[in-house]
Amino acid sequence: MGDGDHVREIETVLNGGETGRDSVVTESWRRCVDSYGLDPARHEPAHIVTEAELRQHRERSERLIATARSGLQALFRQVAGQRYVVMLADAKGVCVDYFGDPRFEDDLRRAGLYLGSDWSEQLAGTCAVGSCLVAGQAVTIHQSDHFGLAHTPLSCTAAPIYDSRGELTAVLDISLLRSPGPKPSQNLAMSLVRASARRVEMANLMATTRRDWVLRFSTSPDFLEVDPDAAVALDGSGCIVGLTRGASEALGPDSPLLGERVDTVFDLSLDDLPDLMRGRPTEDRVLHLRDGRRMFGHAIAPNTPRAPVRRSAETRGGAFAGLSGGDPALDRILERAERLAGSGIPLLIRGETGTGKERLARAIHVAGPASRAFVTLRGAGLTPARLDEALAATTGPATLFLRGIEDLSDTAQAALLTTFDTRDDLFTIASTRSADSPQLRTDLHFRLAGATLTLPPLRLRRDVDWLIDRLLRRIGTDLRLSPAARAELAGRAWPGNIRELQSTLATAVALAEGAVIDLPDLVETPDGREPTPNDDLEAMLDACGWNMARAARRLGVNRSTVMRRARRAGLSPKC
Ligand SMILES: Nc1ncnc2c1ncn2[C@@H]1O[C@H](COP(=O)(O)OP(=O)(O)OP(=O)(O)O)[C@@H](O)[C@H]1O
Repeated sequence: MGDGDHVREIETVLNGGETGRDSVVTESWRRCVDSYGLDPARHEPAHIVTEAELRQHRERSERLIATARSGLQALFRQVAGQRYVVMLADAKGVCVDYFGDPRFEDDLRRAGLYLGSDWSEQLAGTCAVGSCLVAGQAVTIHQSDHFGLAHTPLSCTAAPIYDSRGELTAVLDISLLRSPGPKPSQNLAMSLVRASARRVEMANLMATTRRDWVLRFSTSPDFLEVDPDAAVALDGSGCIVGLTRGASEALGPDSPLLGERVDTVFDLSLDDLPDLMRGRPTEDRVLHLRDGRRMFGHAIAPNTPRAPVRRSAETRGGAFAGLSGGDPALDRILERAERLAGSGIPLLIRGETGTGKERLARAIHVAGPASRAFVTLRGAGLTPARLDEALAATTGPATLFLRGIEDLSDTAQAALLTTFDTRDDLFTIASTRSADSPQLRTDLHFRLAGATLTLPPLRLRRDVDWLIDRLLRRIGTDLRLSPAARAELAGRAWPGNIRELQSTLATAVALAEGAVIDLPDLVETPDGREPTPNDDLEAMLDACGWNMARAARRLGVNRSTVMRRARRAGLSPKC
């Protein structure tokens, strides 16, 4: 169809004419003109949000992205051979996760089939993501179904993802840059995308209602346990507290099921649920609906309540023991790390050299699911061959610790992306010394940085004394530090952080002549540290308990300079 024909057809529809298009398409065309004032003849390029905006969109969808990831990956594996791209868009229409063939990346980016593209109908006109968000149902927007001429080569199929409260929260889309002519060529795409959205909703319901009963059900006993049609979550009094879209469609398209008691829909009570658990043949687990229908049920008991995260440094045990001596900023980071450890969300650990990034990565690994291998790879010098070799050595699930991702070459970045597309059993933890976002390809950056943990430098920590004692114990010495030596260590700037403190102590132990380590045993390390920026000053003063002399030593300036800077910045101790 030529450009002129496309525009003329839209005019015909707007004038009330019938052209054989699906109603979901023609209604969207009308909205494009009447509500959004769009012009079909204008070649609008793809709308891509800025990197900062994309980060915000992804942060808001962090949990969903993590839950949906393996479903997206499985879908991509099914369709990658036919050159489909898989996208997850948030409720605003912005693509927050993406799987595509890196070989066609430039074309995909230009077409907007990429991370950060904004497919809301108001901006992009009739398109699968935008129209799915408005219609609340699965749609295929094939070639000239698109409103804007720029998008008419594409064929896109999208299905909505509803959260457990029944709100439309995201859209799963698979798209082709170029496709065969007839629209029915996309029927298979439609069933794949619908099935994947259903599985993502199911995984999301399971993840958000761990302390409730979940009753999954299907019209047939086949695949009931592995791929049920729908599910509801039930609280301790038998009320429905969560559901998948399939459940509202099957049980009460016209009634709000949330808050209803389960016995208003099914002929059963909470006491009957144990009979529907795994162990009985699926064909015997019949559910009778109040309206006379029959289905097959699979009940999943609540998980025991999660153990509360231990907050105090004294009581933190397990994998995270020994990482903090009560530094409040570090404790907050460790609490987050404990929560994220089993989530499967890719983690980025940021911090200056020697702040303990690898140590934290190992703790997170140990706190995660058992029987995963731990594979460390350095970003510097990583080659595709080295990556393959390291991963070939692991047969099952593994934690991949990528150390220093700021040093990854372009080829290593491409190889990692390919690996992530083919292996969904890798949990990644990456580390970087760079204070800003490391300069990586955007798609890789988002694959690696699902959540970021930033370790404080030693000069800003308030538990330096604790760390000194811990390191001395690890060196295995009975020597003690003189008060002067301790004060000197507590006051240094430590550009090499814990690693430098460790080696200073080891040298001091070797040099000490008596039972006490004193000032002459503490060798000076060259201070290659950048001057501390002013905004660090308050944190530094807090870390030094507002002892001006100590802060001055850590900053490498004299005491009066610290006092002057603090006065100029209006800083005073918090009581
Ligand atoms: N809590 C701790 N207790 C004792 N030793 C520690 C602690 N944290 C880190 N270390 C030691 O400090 C050194 C540096 O730690 P690590 O290698 O984890 O730092 P890093 O931030 O990954 O460093 P880099 O960025 O230079 O690779 C190691 O020898 C480690 O054993």
